[in-house]
Amino acid sequence: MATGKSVVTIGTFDGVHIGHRKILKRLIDYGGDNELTSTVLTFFPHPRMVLQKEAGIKLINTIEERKQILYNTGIDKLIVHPFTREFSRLKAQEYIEEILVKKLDVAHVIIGYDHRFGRNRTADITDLKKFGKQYGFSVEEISKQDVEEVAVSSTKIRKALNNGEIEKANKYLSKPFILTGTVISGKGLGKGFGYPTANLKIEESYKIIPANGVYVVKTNLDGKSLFGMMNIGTNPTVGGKEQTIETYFLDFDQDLYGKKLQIEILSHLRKEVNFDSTEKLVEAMQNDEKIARQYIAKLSKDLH
Ligand SMILES: Nc1ncnc2c1ncn2[C@@H]1O[C@H](COP(=O)(O)OP(=O)(O)OP(=O)(O)O)[C@@H](O)[C@H]1O
Ligand SMILES: Cc1cc2nc3c(=O)[nH]c(=O)nc-3n(C[C@H](O)[C@H](O)[C@H](O)CO)c2cc1C
Repeated sequence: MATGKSVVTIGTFDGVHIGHRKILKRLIDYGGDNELTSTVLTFFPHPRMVLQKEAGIKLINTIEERKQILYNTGIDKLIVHPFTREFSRLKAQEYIEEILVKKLDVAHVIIGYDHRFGRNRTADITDLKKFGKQYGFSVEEISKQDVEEVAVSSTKIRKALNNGEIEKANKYLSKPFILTGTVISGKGLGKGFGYPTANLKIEESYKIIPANGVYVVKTNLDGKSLFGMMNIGTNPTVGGKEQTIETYFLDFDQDLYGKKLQIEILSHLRKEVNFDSTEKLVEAMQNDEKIARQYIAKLSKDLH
């Protein structure tokens, strides 16, 4: 890396899926070849969180997760620009001049064919190219064909998660979907069933929670991998009402209260059921454990 000048791509990058990754690789390669700082310009909150609050859009990643995942791709620099009503009213030219030119000293922009920007999203890639001539940067377009070839979108991933289709979401993401939160205390019933569960509290109300159900999960605690089975649901069998996210970690026996965990969701086991007795619930959990262990054994076998 890299002089003061930059190669920039712009977008929400929610999920950082395989389509995004292709663009990010191109960005990093171009930066390396041309001694430019590879820079991602992203916005937060999501425009629809600001302009269509009532729609209640949910995101695949919290902003902290997005930062973490984007930096892990190997980009040099990330700018999270606040998306406010005021910002949404900025004229296209003001936006280009203030951010791309003055703030980022842009030499090259890599952008999808359908990218729109400026007040009411009136400017398009033709306008961007015109501004490029004026301010001295080049524009590289990712064609419709290149975008469609990948056949992935954040919307498709959100739908998969809402349907509990975690394997499908993970395939699109090329990495497991994650939940990040803090372990809080629950009703204190788990230990009695032989399955103590760590209850995860997620601060960000805009984060997508996958469909209620039982999942195989993995986390990292003090440098060690821990596998577990997670139930997302209302625990109807024990008369629960609120949705909880709780995980029994296999072969583990430590206090987790107050710990911050990032949990990868690997596989869907079954839907949450309203059993007519707690005995049946415990039997089902024992069966979940059996299947989860088989899944995990196969994972480590495939690795070796
Ligand atoms: N294998 C394990 N998996 C998850 N948590 C464990 C495990 N072993 C010990 N713990 C600890 O036990 C706590 C959970 O205990 P328990 O489920 O009885 O009570 P709780 O927090 O009130 O939750 P619940 O709502 O599930 O009843 C966890 O938060 C963690 O600190
Ligand atoms: C692997 C697993 C599967 C679970 N499945 C169900 C379920 O199908 N129905 C339900 O009411 N609760 C389910 N629970 C939640 C259970 O009711 C809860 O852990 C205890 O009541 C302790 O709070 C599940 C919990 C775990 C860890």
